Amino acid sequence: MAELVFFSGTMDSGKSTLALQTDHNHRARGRRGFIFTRNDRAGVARLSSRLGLEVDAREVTEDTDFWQVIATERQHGHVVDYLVCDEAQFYSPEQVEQLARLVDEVEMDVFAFGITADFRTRLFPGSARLVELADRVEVLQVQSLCWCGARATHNARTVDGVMVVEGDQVVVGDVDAGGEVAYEVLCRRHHMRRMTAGTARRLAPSEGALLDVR
Ligand SMILES: Nc1ncnc2c1ncn2[C@@H]1O[C@H](COP(=O)(O)OP(=O)(O)O)[C@@H](O)[C@H]1O
Ligand SMILES: Cc1cn([C@H]2C[C@H](O)[C@@H](COP(=O)(O)O)O2)c(=O)[nH]c1=O
Repeated sequence: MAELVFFSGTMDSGKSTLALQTDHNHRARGRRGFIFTRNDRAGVARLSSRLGLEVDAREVTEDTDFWQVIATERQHGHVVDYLVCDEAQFYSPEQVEQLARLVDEVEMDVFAFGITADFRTRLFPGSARLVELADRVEVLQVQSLCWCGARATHNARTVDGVMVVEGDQVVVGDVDAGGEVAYEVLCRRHHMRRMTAGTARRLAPSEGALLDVR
Protein backbone atom coordinates (compact mmCIF):
# COMPACT_ATOMS: atom_id res chain seq x y z
CA MET A 1 0.00 0.00 0.00
CA ALA A 2 1.38 3.40 -0.98
CA GLU A 3 2.15 5.86 1.80
CA LEU A 4 2.55 9.55 2.47
CA VAL A 5 5.43 9.77 4.95
CA PHE A 6 6.63 13.03 6.52
CA PHE A 7 10.23 12.90 7.75
CA SER A 8 10.56 15.86 10.03
CA GLY A 9 13.41 17.31 12.04
CA THR A 10 15.10 20.57 12.87
CA MET A 11 17.38 22.28 10.38
CA ASP A 12 20.68 20.43 9.93
CA SER A 13 19.30 17.09 11.13
CA GLY A 14 20.03 15.12 7.95
CA LYS A 15 16.71 15.42 6.10
CA SER A 16 18.14 16.20 2.67
CA THR A 17 20.74 13.45 3.10
CA LEU A 18 17.94 10.99 3.86
CA ALA A 19 15.96 12.31 0.88
CA LEU A 20 18.91 11.55 -1.39
CA GLN A 21 19.42 8.11 0.16
CA THR A 22 15.72 7.33 -0.21
CA ASP A 23 15.78 8.24 -3.88
CA HIS A 24 18.98 6.24 -4.41
CA ASN A 25 17.60 3.09 -2.76
CA HIS A 26 14.31 3.13 -4.64
CA ARG A 27 16.03 3.91 -7.96
CA ALA A 28 18.55 1.10 -7.36
CA ARG A 29 15.64 -1.36 -7.22
CA GLY A 30 14.27 -0.17 -10.55
CA ARG A 31 11.55 2.08 -9.22
CA ARG A 32 10.97 5.33 -11.05
CA GLY A 33 10.50 8.61 -9.25
CA PHE A 34 10.99 12.35 -9.23
CA ILE A 35 12.74 14.62 -6.77
CA PHE A 36 11.02 17.91 -5.94
CA THR A 37 12.27 20.72 -3.77
CA ARG A 38 11.61 24.39 -3.10
CA ASN A 39 14.06 27.16 -2.13
CA ASP A 40 17.08 24.91 -1.56
CA ARG A 41 20.12 26.94 -0.48
CA ALA A 42 22.08 25.55 -3.47
CA GLY A 43 19.76 27.32 -5.91
CA VAL A 44 16.78 26.70 -8.13
CA ALA A 45 16.00 23.07 -9.03
CA ARG A 46 18.79 21.64 -6.86
CA LEU A 47 18.65 19.38 -3.82
CA SER A 48 21.74 19.68 -1.63
CA SER A 49 22.94 17.96 1.52
CA ARG A 50 25.57 19.31 3.89
CA LEU A 51 27.38 15.99 3.46
CA GLY A 52 28.31 17.23 0.01
CA LEU A 53 25.88 15.47 -2.32
CA GLU A 54 23.84 17.65 -4.66
CA VAL A 55 21.51 16.59 -7.47
CA ASP A 56 19.07 18.08 -9.98
CA ALA A 57 15.48 18.33 -8.80
CA ARG A 58 12.21 19.81 -9.97
CA GLU A 59 11.56 23.19 -8.40
CA VAL A 60 8.16 23.60 -6.75
CA THR A 61 6.60 27.02 -7.19
CA GLU A 62 3.31 28.38 -5.94
CA ASP A 63 1.83 27.38 -9.33
CA THR A 64 2.92 23.74 -9.13
CA ASP A 65 -0.01 21.34 -9.25
CA PHE A 66 1.38 17.90 -8.38
CA TRP A 67 -1.75 16.16 -9.65
CA GLN A 68 -1.38 17.83 -13.06
CA VAL A 69 2.39 17.25 -13.25
CA ILE A 70 1.97 13.52 -12.67
CA ALA A 71 -1.07 13.29 -14.98
CA THR A 72 1.03 14.83 -17.77
CA GLU A 73 3.89 12.40 -17.14
CA ARG A 74 1.50 9.44 -17.26
CA GLN A 75 -0.09 10.75 -20.47
CA HIS A 76 3.42 10.62 -21.98
CA GLY A 77 3.68 6.99 -20.93
CA HIS A 78 6.04 7.60 -18.01
CA VAL A 79 5.62 5.40 -14.96
CA VAL A 80 6.02 7.20 -11.62
CA ASP A 81 6.33 4.98 -8.56
CA TYR A 82 7.35 7.54 -5.96
CA LEU A 83 8.07 11.19 -5.24
CA VAL A 84 10.79 12.58 -2.97
CA CYS A 85 9.73 16.02 -1.77
CA ASP A 86 12.36 18.07 0.06
CA GLU A 87 11.90 21.41 1.86
CA ALA A 88 8.23 20.42 2.09
CA GLN A 89 7.58 23.08 4.73
CA PHE A 90 7.51 25.54 1.84
CA TYR A 91 4.74 23.70 -0.06
CA SER A 92 1.21 25.04 0.25
CA PRO A 93 -1.51 23.07 2.09
CA GLU A 94 -3.23 22.55 -1.29
CA GLN A 95 -0.05 21.03 -2.72
CA VAL A 96 0.16 18.66 0.26
CA GLU A 97 -3.45 17.64 -0.45
CA GLN A 98 -2.49 16.93 -4.08
CA LEU A 99 0.32 14.69 -2.81
CA ALA A 100 -2.10 12.80 -0.54
CA ARG A 101 -4.47 12.33 -3.48
CA LEU A 102 -1.63 10.87 -5.58
CA VAL A 103 -0.91 8.36 -2.81
CA ASP A 104 -4.55 7.32 -2.53
CA GLU A 105 -5.66 7.36 -6.15
CA VAL A 106 -2.48 6.56 -8.09
CA GLU A 107 -0.82 4.29 -5.48
CA MET A 108 2.36 6.38 -5.53
CA ASP A 109 4.65 6.62 -2.50
CA VAL A 110 5.37 10.16 -1.38
CA PHE A 111 8.36 10.77 0.89
CA ALA A 112 8.27 14.34 2.21
CA PHE A 113 11.10 15.96 4.17
CA GLY A 114 10.98 19.22 6.06
CA ILE A 115 11.07 21.23 9.25
CA THR A 116 7.78 21.49 11.10
CA ALA A 117 8.13 24.84 12.82
CA ASP A 118 9.64 28.20 11.99
CA PHE A 119 11.96 30.40 14.05
CA ARG A 120 8.94 31.58 16.11
CA THR A 121 8.04 27.93 16.89
CA ARG A 122 4.94 28.29 14.68
CA LEU A 123 4.04 25.53 12.24
CA PHE A 124 4.65 26.15 8.55
CA PRO A 125 1.25 25.77 6.77
CA GLY A 126 2.62 22.98 4.53
CA SER A 127 4.08 21.09 7.49
CA ALA A 128 0.85 21.44 9.44
CA ARG A 129 -1.07 19.86 6.56
CA LEU A 130 1.53 17.09 6.31
CA VAL A 131 1.16 16.30 10.02
CA GLU A 132 -2.61 16.23 9.50
CA LEU A 133 -2.57 14.00 6.41
CA ALA A 134 0.53 11.80 6.57
CA ASP A 135 0.23 8.06 7.10
CA ARG A 136 3.35 8.37 9.26
CA VAL A 137 5.43 11.19 10.70
CA GLU A 138 8.99 10.01 11.23
CA VAL A 139 11.43 11.84 13.46
CA LEU A 140 14.99 11.54 12.20
CA GLN A 141 17.24 9.24 14.22
CA VAL A 142 20.32 11.44 14.02
CA GLN A 143 20.01 14.01 16.78
CA SER A 144 20.99 17.58 16.15
CA LEU A 145 22.20 19.14 19.37
CA CYS A 146 21.71 22.41 21.21
CA TRP A 147 24.90 24.10 22.43
CA CYS A 148 24.10 22.70 25.92
CA GLY A 149 24.23 19.12 24.62
CA ALA A 150 20.49 18.43 24.80
CA ARG A 151 18.59 17.29 21.73
CA ALA A 152 17.78 20.28 19.54
CA THR A 153 14.06 20.51 18.90
CA HIS A 154 13.63 24.10 17.72
CA ASN A 155 15.05 26.43 15.08
CA ALA A 156 16.25 29.90 16.04
CA ARG A 157 16.94 32.78 13.66
CA THR A 158 19.61 35.34 14.37
CA VAL A 159 20.04 38.72 12.74
CA ASP A 160 23.55 40.09 13.12
CA GLY A 161 24.12 37.48 15.82
CA VAL A 162 21.05 38.35 17.89
CA MET A 163 18.13 35.91 18.18
CA VAL A 164 14.88 37.32 16.80
CA VAL A 165 11.27 36.14 17.14
CA GLU A 166 9.66 38.47 14.64
CA GLY A 167 10.05 38.70 10.88
CA ASP A 168 9.05 37.00 7.63
CA GLN A 169 8.33 33.31 7.99
CA VAL A 170 10.45 32.43 4.96
CA VAL A 171 14.08 33.56 4.74
CA VAL A 172 16.34 31.01 3.05
CA GLY A 173 19.55 30.56 5.02
CA ASP A 174 21.90 28.25 6.83
CA VAL A 175 23.22 27.33 10.25
CA ASP A 176 26.74 28.60 11.00
CA ALA A 177 26.20 31.18 8.28
CA GLY A 178 28.34 34.28 8.32
CA GLY A 179 25.68 36.53 6.79
CA GLU A 180 23.23 38.88 8.38
CA VAL A 181 20.52 36.23 8.82
CA ALA A 182 21.52 32.83 10.20
CA TYR A 183 19.92 29.93 12.00
CA GLU A 184 20.84 27.89 15.06
CA VAL A 185 19.16 24.78 16.46
CA LEU A 186 18.31 24.87 20.17
CA CYS A 187 16.52 22.80 22.79
CA ARG A 188 13.14 24.22 23.85
CA ARG A 189 14.50 25.52 27.15
CA HIS A 190 17.10 27.68 25.43
CA HIS A 191 14.76 28.71 22.62
CA MET A 192 12.26 29.98 25.21
CA ARG A 193 15.06 31.82 27.03
CA ARG A 194 16.39 33.13 23.70
CA MET A 195 19.78 31.83 24.62
CA THR A 196 21.94 30.98 21.63
CA ALA A 197 25.50 29.68 21.87
CA GLY A 198 26.74 33.24 21.43
CA THR A 199 24.54 34.59 24.22
CA ALA A 200 25.63 31.79 26.55
CA ARG A 201 29.28 32.51 25.78
CA ARG A 202 28.84 36.20 26.46
CA LEU A 203 27.00 35.56 29.74
CA ALA A 204 29.34 32.87 31.00
CA PRO A 205 32.71 32.90 29.29
CA SER A 206 34.34 30.43 31.70
CA GLU A 207 33.46 26.75 31.70
CA GLY A 208 32.41 26.72 35.37
CA ALA A 209 30.05 29.61 34.87
CA LEU A 210 28.56 27.95 31.77
CA LEU A 211 26.99 25.34 34.03
CA ASP A 212 25.00 28.11 35.73
CA VAL A 213 23.28 29.29 32.56
CA ARG A 214 22.17 25.80 31.54
N1 LIG B 1 31.70 17.11 7.78
C1 LIG B 1 30.71 16.30 8.16
N2 LIG B 1 30.95 15.05 8.55
C2 LIG B 1 29.95 14.23 8.93
N3 LIG B 1 28.67 14.58 8.94
C3 LIG B 1 28.37 15.82 8.57
C4 LIG B 1 29.36 16.75 8.16
N4 LIG B 1 28.74 17.91 7.85
C5 LIG B 1 27.42 17.71 8.07
N5 LIG B 1 27.20 16.45 8.52
C6 LIG B 1 25.92 15.82 8.86
O1 LIG B 1 24.96 16.29 7.97
C7 LIG B 1 23.80 16.67 8.71
C8 LIG B 1 23.07 17.73 7.93
O2 LIG B 1 22.58 17.10 6.75
P1 LIG B 1 21.51 17.78 5.80
O3 LIG B 1 20.94 16.66 5.00
O4 LIG B 1 22.14 18.90 5.06
O5 LIG B 1 20.46 18.33 6.88
P2 LIG B 1 19.02 18.99 6.71
O6 LIG B 1 18.52 18.71 5.33
O7 LIG B 1 18.18 18.34 7.77
O8 LIG B 1 19.19 20.44 6.98
C9 LIG B 1 24.32 17.12 10.06
O9 LIG B 1 23.39 16.96 11.09
C10 LIG B 1 25.49 16.16 10.27
O10 LIG B 1 25.01 14.97 10.87
C1 LIG C 1 13.54 28.01 10.81
C2 LIG C 1 13.31 28.61 9.46
C3 LIG C 1 14.02 28.16 8.37
N1 LIG C 1 13.83 28.71 7.16
C4 LIG C 1 14.60 28.24 6.00
C5 LIG C 1 16.08 28.20 6.18
C6 LIG C 1 16.52 27.13 5.21
O1 LIG C 1 16.68 27.72 3.94
C7 LIG C 1 15.33 26.16 5.21
C8 LIG C 1 15.56 24.92 6.03
O2 LIG C 1 16.50 24.11 5.37
P1 LIG C 1 17.22 22.83 6.07
O3 LIG C 1 17.65 22.03 4.88
O4 LIG C 1 16.21 22.15 6.91
O5 LIG C 1 18.37 23.37 6.86
O6 LIG C 1 14.24 26.88 5.78
C9 LIG C 1 12.87 29.69 6.99
O7 LIG C 1 12.65 30.17 5.87
N2 LIG C 1 12.17 30.15 8.06
C10 LIG C 1 12.36 29.64 9.29
O8 LIG C 1 11.69 30.10 10.25
